[in-house]
Amino acid sequence: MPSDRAPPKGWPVTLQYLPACVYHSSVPPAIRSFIDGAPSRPRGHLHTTPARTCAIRAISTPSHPAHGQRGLFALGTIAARTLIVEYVGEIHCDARAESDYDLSLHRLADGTSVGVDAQRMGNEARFVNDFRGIRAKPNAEFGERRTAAGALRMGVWSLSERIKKGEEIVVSYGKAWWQTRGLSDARAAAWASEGLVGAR
Ligand SMILES: C[S@@+](CC[C@H](N)C(=O)[O-])C[C@H]1O[C@@H](n2cnc3c(N)ncnc32)[C@H](O)[C@@H]1O
Repeated sequence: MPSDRAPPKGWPVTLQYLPACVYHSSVPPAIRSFIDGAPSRPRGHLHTTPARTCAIRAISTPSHPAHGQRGLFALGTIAARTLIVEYVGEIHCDARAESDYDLSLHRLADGTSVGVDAQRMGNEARFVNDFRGIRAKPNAEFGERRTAAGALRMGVWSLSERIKKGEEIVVSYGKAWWQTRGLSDARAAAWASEGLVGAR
């Protein structure tokens, strides 16, 4: 059953909030079946998401590299190796090179890429920032899993240490993510000096 949860506090009015992933028309039926999981599996929990463990906050600290944007923060202590929030968005098979909110969900043997894009619609997970310039290292990562009902879904997971209440939840987008987006020279130099991104 789709969740009827209202958008969380801090959700921008200009974006569509999704409590669960939706399929874009670019996903063929056979790929939908693969993503949804085998029909023989119980499907009752297909759309359920964990209780809220994190909140969206506007970033008002001038020294924060995403100042003026939003970030994701722990509402309470989050245990190690725990699913913090499912990464909800449009599951698609078309190209989304312009999106900063698109994650690869699966690559099929024939080369077809299935992504989950939260640029136009999604949930709080779309606000997770990259650790660079915020913390010494990530405290979370993106990871896909099959839900209890067999559906393939992306999530934000804590790493080997617990996350304390109030901490910003940050992942690594990967060096390539930043390199393809053209860092400012100042940021590239600062990050290169810390070994975070190779100098361009
Ligand atoms: C997936 S969004 C993260 C949420 C974003 N802060 C927002 O409010 O929509 C990715 C964008 O966040 C910003 N961002 C994330 N991590 C950053 C970092 N470490 N330094 C600078 N900008 C960052 C960049 O503008 C990037 O394109």
